[in-house]
Amino acid sequence: MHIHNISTENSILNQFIAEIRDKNIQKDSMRFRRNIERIGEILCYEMSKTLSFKPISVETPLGINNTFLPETDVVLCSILRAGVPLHNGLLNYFDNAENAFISAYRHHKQNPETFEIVVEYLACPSLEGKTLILADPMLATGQSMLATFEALKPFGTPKEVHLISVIGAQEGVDFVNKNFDDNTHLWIAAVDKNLNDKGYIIPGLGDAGDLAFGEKLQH
Ligand SMILES: O=P(O)(O)OC[C@H]1O[C@H](OP(=O)(O)OP(=O)(O)O)[C@H](O)[C@@H]1O
Ligand SMILES: O=c1cc[nH]c(=O)[nH]1
Ligand SMILES: [Mg+2]
Repeated sequence: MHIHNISTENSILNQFIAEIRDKNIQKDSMRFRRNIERIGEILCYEMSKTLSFKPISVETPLGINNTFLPETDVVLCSILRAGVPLHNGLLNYFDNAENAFISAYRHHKQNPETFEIVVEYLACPSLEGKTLILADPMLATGQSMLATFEALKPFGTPKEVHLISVIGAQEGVDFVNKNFDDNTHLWIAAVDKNLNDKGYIIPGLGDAGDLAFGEKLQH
């Protein structure tokens, strides 16, 4: 796997990451969602540099400009719920992309420290020969990313696969590195060292879905 940790170089991205982590700024859920969206824009801009491009000509009012545009069809797939604001950021740049949505949630059994990933909802176009971007802001154990990717397999074989995430735990990065093909790319804005015994990233930011959309009842 090709791992691209974008925050190894200082940039304005640091400010957006600091704000989504800050427990006081998090109280403003609109700012939280907007920052996730902005981070999505930065990550997909970086990712776009690896796409294949084809030459095109643009006619201006005064002449011809020769340039290059991406030549692959892009499918954006986000993992509900927390993936929604990240999806909006990706779609702000890949405005002609097709879109897929998939749900994944942690189902806690009797023991609150053990859970399984449940995939229930899936809406997806054909992925055959296309560029698949699978997005989820949190890469904790990496199990949601793998479970959703497995669920997408009946929709065809993508030409290339890019995982996009905002904050990961080193354990989750290692897990996807081990379980995805070598030619898969991971684009991530920050990698934290630890995962606690409930599967939360430390220091991370807390529960991204709850911060974006409010607390949910366990069922
Ligand atoms: O890498 P993993 O260990 O699988 O954990 C990451 C998953 O946990 C979060 O979703 P959550 O289950 O909290 O659902 P939500 O988006 O509805 O809040 C997050 O958005 C990922 O989907
Ligand atoms: O730290 C974590 C782990 C999973 N999901 C989150 O929202 N946060
Ligand atoms: Mg989720």
